[in-house]
Amino acid sequence: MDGETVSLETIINNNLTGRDLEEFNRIYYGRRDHHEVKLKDTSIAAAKDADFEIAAYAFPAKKEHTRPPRIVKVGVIQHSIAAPTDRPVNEQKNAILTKVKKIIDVAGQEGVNILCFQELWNMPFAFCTREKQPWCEFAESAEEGPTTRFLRELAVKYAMVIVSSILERDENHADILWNTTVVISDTGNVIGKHRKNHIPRVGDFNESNYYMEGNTGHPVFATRYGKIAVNICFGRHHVLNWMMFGLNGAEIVFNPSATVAGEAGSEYMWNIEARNAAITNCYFTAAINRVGYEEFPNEFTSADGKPAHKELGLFYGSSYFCGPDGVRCPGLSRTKDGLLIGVMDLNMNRQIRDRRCYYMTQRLDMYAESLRKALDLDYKPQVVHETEK
Ligand SMILES: NC(=O)NCCC(=O)O
Repeated sequence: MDGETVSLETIINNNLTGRDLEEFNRIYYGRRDHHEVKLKDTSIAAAKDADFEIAAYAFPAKKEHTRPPRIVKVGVIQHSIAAPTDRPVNEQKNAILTKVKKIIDVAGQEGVNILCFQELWNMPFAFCTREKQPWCEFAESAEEGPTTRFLRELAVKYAMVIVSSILERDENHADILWNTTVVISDTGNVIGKHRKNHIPRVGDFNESNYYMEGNTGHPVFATRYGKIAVNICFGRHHVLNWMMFGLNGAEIVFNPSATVAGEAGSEYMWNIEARNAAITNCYFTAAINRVGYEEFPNEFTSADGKPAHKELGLFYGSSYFCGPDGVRCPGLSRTKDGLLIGVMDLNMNRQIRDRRCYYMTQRLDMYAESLRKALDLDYKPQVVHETEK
């Protein structure tokens, strides 16, 4: 990936200094400095050794009289695939698990409480090809599959909740596939799973050839460290999807994604959507995207008259956290594997709700009524025309 822009932050830091940089940070990120958290020397050394980026930032809340702080260490991992896509399925999957295990170990040693991966982290994002073989063979049981079993052990070892997005094969329902995120408790049990609600039909994102829209609603998982939810990739364009997780009490919403720099993936929206969701719903968000180019054995077309090609484009990483106050941290690189840690005081959610009153001023009754009307077959949009005098 020589020649690719490393990150927005690199551009800023290479070009701004002193007061200009502080002012940029204040206006763009929401605070003058990034509240960097010191990492262990061993973590920095391990990251260098395994060639991944590591960074940590704090999101403190105000001290309260009646509640102690609720500090949670949240980690997200972004990464590229680890073997060529023409290798046998299990070889590709194991190569990813082996590579990512080194990052999970560092997260564990840093005391991360909740760890989330990118969308379908244990496989290439092969849905652009529209081929069923061998890609459907990456699917596994959410509860008992090899990836979940691998993670259950690590969850117990590090007392860590793990949020793992996989291609699910539902053996109890005629073997059908789903885009599913599994939430594994620090006890090693599967707390539950959520299936992707919004399936893209844009550019090379041909996922609708493989699985349907999810049937699990908007679950919030009550973990030992806080209430969490998962808005899977394309769901980040759907504000009501974000809203429902908030109404169900989520304190942190993860957005595991696989998205590229071109028109279909819309990199310029990336920095806005999970951030806006954090602001309007007064919860923490974590946006996680894969990195690298993934070349497939056979050419495919995008049905746009352009030449057939073998890759989707650059998965641009840039994973980041945003707090309910709208303050975000710098993103990870666009091109490199990475571990991002956020030290979050979950008390901030209620503090921001009290201050900004977005929930109190919400007009759910009005919207429910309007939505009900909009669904009627004989719906007339509420458009007011000028009348002739
Ligand atoms: N994986 C996925 O849903 N990608 C869709 C493209 C995007 O909107 O980011």
